[in-house]
Amino acid sequence: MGLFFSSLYPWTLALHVIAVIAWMAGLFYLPRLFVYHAEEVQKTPALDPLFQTMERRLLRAIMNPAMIAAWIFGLCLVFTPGLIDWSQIWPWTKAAAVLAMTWFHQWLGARRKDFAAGRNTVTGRRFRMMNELPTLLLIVIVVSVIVRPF
Ligand code: HEM
Repeated sequence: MGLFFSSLYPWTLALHVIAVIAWMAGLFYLPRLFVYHAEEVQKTPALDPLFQTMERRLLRAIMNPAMIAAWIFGLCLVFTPGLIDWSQIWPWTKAAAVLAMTWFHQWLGARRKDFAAGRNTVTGRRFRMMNELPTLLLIVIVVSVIVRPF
């Protein structure tokens, strides 16, 4: 099994990075859409269905498949022999940040359902603040996995 994952390593890593880029693009864009959805629809209610369609398609067509692919290829890398030394700290900081990123994805999914049901209570300002979270997590993940300072 280990030999199998080792032989696939360059492809697994490439597919992991591609999936992560697509996932991150959605994690940055969807909260931005929510900011405008929360603020602009109060002034122009006719925009509501357009925002709902954009949010649903972004989540279903791009973000959900990209997150699943990032997890599948990331776990293949975890099972590739010799890549991770669990006695170091960086795999744990990366794992914690990835779990937080996955929680953020689920949080956005729940907010999309709220918008679709017409019961959103989160303000544009709060969405702007939440928009910083994926940036912070991205920095923790990339520094953990590439600089490996710990
Ligand atoms: C979804 C769950 C994830 C798992 C299980 C996972 C696991 C892994 C593993 C085991 C590696 C190989 C490390 C090595 O080359 O020694 C890796 C590489 C990498 N991961 Fe992830 N990862 C996940 C999500 C992410 C996310 C969300 C990001 C970025 C935001 C990310 C960015 C990277 C990068 C940039 C590399 C390449 C590092 C290099 O080759 O130098 N990963 N990942």
